[in-house]
Amino acid sequence: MAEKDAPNPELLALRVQIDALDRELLAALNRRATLAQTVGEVKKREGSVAFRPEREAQVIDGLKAENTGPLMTESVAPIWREIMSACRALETPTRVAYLGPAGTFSEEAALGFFGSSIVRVPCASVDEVFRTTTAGAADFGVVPVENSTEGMVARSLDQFLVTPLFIIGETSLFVRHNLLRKTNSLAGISAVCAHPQALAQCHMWLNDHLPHAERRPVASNAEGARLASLDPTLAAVASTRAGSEYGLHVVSPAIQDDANNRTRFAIITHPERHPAPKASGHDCTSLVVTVSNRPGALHDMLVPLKANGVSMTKFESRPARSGQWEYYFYIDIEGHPDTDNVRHALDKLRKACGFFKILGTYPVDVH
Ligand SMILES: O=C(O)C(=O)C[C@]1(C(=O)O)C=C[C@@H](O)C=C1
Repeated sequence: MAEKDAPNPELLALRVQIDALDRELLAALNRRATLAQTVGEVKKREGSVAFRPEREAQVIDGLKAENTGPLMTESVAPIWREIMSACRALETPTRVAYLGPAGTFSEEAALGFFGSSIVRVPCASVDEVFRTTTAGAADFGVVPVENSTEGMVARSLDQFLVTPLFIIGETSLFVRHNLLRKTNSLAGISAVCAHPQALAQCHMWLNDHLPHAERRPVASNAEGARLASLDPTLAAVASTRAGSEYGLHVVSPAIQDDANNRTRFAIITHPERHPAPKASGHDCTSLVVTVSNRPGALHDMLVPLKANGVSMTKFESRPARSGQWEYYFYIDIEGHPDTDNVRHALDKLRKACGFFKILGTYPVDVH
């Protein structure tokens, strides 16, 4: 309150310094933006694309390594993502498709990865994100691929088998679900509307607190929030952002069964419109393969990785739906095929597998 009555001279003097620094920062950011515009012109002349995920990852990694504080190192990535997003927008608009409407975790993931200077293309389903990106109505798509509680997002992974799209980046989010409603009470809820994954991630809480309410799967959590805003007997499971978007109360916060619930999203694009990212120095390669149904086939498939010193960070299987007990194996390995050991391992692996598709090589998520 002291500030209102008589401004503290020490505070005023400090704010004068902050104002001066902000002006210096603004001038420096404009110099950076001018350089990015020139980079954009050079790229246009040579017919290459504006977005370079490997370069953005290197910029952020480099600054994090140099940060001496007191700015927290976790603050570096979000600040520079926004700066590079604004600079990129001066080169060309970035159209990004994701599962909408406004307020979904997919939208949060899209903004977290590309920054907010993008053209948002919200889609009604994950399939539509794939279709929109394949058709070229969006330059990139953001799709959930894995959740720490529920495992693989089968719907997304299946699409990689039937579309030409490939992965150029990844980002992950802490997913905190909240019970949202028009009134601030748990009484008289007839149904809880949310995406099936969110209902599954809150299964135990719903059993304990709303055992008699119907669980109604809808296309997205934000769509559930929209429905709950129209009918006071409905509740939604969604983010606080979706809650504010639709004017709902947070009746119970953080109701997900796993406190560390995380979702990993893939950033996808079309190979005819975007090249694969070059090596950033800290990369991941995702692939999907099948092996023949004979003893030792799985072991033989893994030998080239070990022999070339390549680490595997994910190995998951999914039925191939051929009726033959065949499986697709989704594998993530560390490294980029530009490096000899990864290239040799992949060449050998390709020969050992019936079906072999590289889903993408991209910089590991930096945050
Ligand atoms: O270095 C480039 O290629 C740029 O276009 C500049 C810049 C940046 O702002 O730093 C912007 C967009 C790219 O995705 C990468 C980096």
